[in-house]
Amino acid sequence: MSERSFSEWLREQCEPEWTAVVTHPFAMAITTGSAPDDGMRRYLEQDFQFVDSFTALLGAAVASADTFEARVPYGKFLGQVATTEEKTYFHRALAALGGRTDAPPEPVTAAFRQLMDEVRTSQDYLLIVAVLCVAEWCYLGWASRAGRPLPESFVHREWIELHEGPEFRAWVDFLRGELDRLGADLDEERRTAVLDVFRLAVELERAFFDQAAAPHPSTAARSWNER
Ligand SMILES: Cc1ncc(CN)c(N)n1
Repeated sequence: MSERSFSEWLREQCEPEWTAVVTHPFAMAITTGSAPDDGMRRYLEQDFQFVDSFTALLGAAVASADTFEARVPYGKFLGQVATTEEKTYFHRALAALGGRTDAPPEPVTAAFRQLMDEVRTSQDYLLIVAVLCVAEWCYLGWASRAGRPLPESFVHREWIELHEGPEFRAWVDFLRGELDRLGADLDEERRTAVLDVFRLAVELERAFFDQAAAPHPSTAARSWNER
């Protein structure tokens, strides 16, 4: 694995998929404010379903972390962002777009929820961090590509603001740091297990944006549901 950090190694193993996520046309359209209302509505309706399992996963990280120092940032993020800012954003944005908070999950959403629910119930802290890290790091990746000024529409602008800036960057650095700390002494089998989860999460992120851009299940999402 040479001198690269474990998190960097994981990310590199997932190219070109990773770059496809952080430069995805739908994400880039959010950064310029050109993602159409219909696409944003569809995307946020599905993401609201995603965020429910994601929030549960943050709770599992509090419970399964191996140090007190690690539990604290998860608890802080849960209280300050996931259950407050992000939640009110969803309600306001979906109201503005005529969307609903109870949309039936698309296949990719169901597959993502299944992955999060599996690692949550496993209580395997390293696998939990792997999924959280993909979700937050790749969102930082696309959101930090936004030019200035940010889009006028709050639906686009606030979604970008929630996923970039010094605090979000520090949160991603913390998640990467946890992977690096725990990944330092892994044997081959365990490293592969983490990579499998990391890679699946990256593939799902891509399919999630694909679904928002074109409202029918991608081939990839279909095959995950048949796993
Ligand atoms: C699908 C997905 N992935 C990641 C994030 C970032 N929290 C999100 N809101 N939605």
